[in-house]
Amino acid sequence: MLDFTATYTDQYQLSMAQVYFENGQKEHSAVFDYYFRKLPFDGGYAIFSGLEDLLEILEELKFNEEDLAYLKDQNYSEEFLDYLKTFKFSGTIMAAREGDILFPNRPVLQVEANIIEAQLIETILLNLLNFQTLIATKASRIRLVAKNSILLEFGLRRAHGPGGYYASRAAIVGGFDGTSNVVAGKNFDIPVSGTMAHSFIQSYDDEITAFRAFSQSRPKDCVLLVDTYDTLKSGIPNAIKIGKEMESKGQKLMGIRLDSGDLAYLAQESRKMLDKAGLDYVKIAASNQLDEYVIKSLLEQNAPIDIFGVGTNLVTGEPDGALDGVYKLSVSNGIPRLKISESLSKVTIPHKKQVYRLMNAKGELIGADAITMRDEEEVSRIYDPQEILKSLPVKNCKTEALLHLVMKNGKKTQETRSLKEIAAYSRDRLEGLPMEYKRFDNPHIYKVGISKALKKERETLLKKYKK
Ligand SMILES: Nc1ncnc2c1ncn2[C@@H]1O[C@H](COP(=O)(O)OP(=O)(O)OP(=O)(O)O)[C@@H](O)[C@H]1O
Ligand SMILES: O=P(O)(O)OC[C@H]1O[C@H](OP(=O)(O)OP(=O)(O)O)[C@H](O)[C@@H]1O
Ligand SMILES: O=C(O)c1cccnc1
Repeated sequence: MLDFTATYTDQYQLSMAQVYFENGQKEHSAVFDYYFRKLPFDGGYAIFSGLEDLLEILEELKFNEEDLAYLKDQNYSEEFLDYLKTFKFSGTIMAAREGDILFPNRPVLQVEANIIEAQLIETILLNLLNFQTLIATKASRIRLVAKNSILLEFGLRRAHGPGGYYASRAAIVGGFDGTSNVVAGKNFDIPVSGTMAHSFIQSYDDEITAFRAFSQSRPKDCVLLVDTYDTLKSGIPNAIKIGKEMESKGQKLMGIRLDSGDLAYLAQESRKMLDKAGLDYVKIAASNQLDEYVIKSLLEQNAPIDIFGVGTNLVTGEPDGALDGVYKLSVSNGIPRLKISESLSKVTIPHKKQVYRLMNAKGELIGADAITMRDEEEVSRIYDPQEILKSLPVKNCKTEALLHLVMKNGKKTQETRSLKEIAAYSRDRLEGLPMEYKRFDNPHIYKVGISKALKKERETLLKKYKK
């Protein structure tokens, strides 16, 4: 875990908190919803990631002495600073399971806490969940096209600063097999692997000497980078020589890596040469600005690539800079609240809520989630929250509640799930989603509807606030 303290927030959270404090509102309760409005990558789903990190950080979140000294210089009142000395998040959180498939405009998580605590954690919550969810979603798109190929995340050097740390974790949630990022590997128990850089080859007088030195030092995980000078005339012939030398010592060359040129052509030619030399077990790895579209194209060209190393386009969430997740107040001190907007899509949904996934009698997804009041027993029809004339009967559907209690009084209520478990869960959930929601071009739009009771509540509040 990186070292976070409660100043990992925006200044306005502290200003508002001081006002609440001074006005005797520090025990006022609040409910906030976390959700996003637009799916990234013009895709049909998103993958929830970052929850375990958030919960672990919230359990420990406090202002340390340095924070308090700094805030003292920022003109916060003595009384408020005294309060911050013992600040601790003691709220309750209901959330989707990490790794689950998500859709826009439905709560992914709900925070119930006193207004100051709920407000002070907004920024860190959005910061962690928006980023990891974006990257896990990108990773899962890459996994979808890569099928059973090995996927390695290579992005730390091109990531947005230390964000690369969490990008490596999110890549695993989305279906990657490993990372080159050593600290993420150590802290999140992710398999770490890697090959070699061009500089390594360049630093020797010739390619074969570089290959030989590496193979002698790292015989168990030797993947030779073959494109520094000429892939087919030098790199592959030299790799074959090293492969044979290793065989004579009872060792096996693990692989070669292609990092430039026409990857499909070079992989095909390399495969032929390796096979002809009896090195059919040597794997072919490829890298160089890969993304889901390039990998799809390479596999359609029957490129015999076993391992894809993906960096920049994955860890920066290219071409989407961010997930637009927001944190909106839905109940204040017991009173349901609404945020009005010209556009109905931005009008919030009041009340404590639950979200249900809807399935047919066989347990297959029908392509809709229902948002209800938290304690509603049964839903017979759901209504489009934006186009109020659209509705869907769901009376006979099976339901699965999606928001679970994950934190109570500031303490996690469940054992930390390993990254492996989260990734396996995510894979299962995605498998259950029909292909039409997963295709890249014009995916089917998954429906999200509100119950009749919630619709009525929202309309009543809309009328009240419009007055
Ligand atoms: N057969 C292929 N089909 C589709 N895309 C490919 C294929 N081969 C390579 N690519 C992709 O095309 C892009 C090629 O970019 P670019 O021309 O900069 O590559 P390069 O070979 O590294 O160039 P340079 O030799 O200047 O380093 C990369 O994103 C690469 O992954
Ligand atoms: O293209 P990406 O998806 O971001 O994958 C990571 C890239 O980073 C490395 O290149 P770099 O030029 O930084 O170092 P190198 O000299 O070791 O190739 C590697 O060879 C990949 O090309
Ligand atoms: O191990 C590798 O081949 C590697 C690691 C980081 C970036 N590019 C390549």
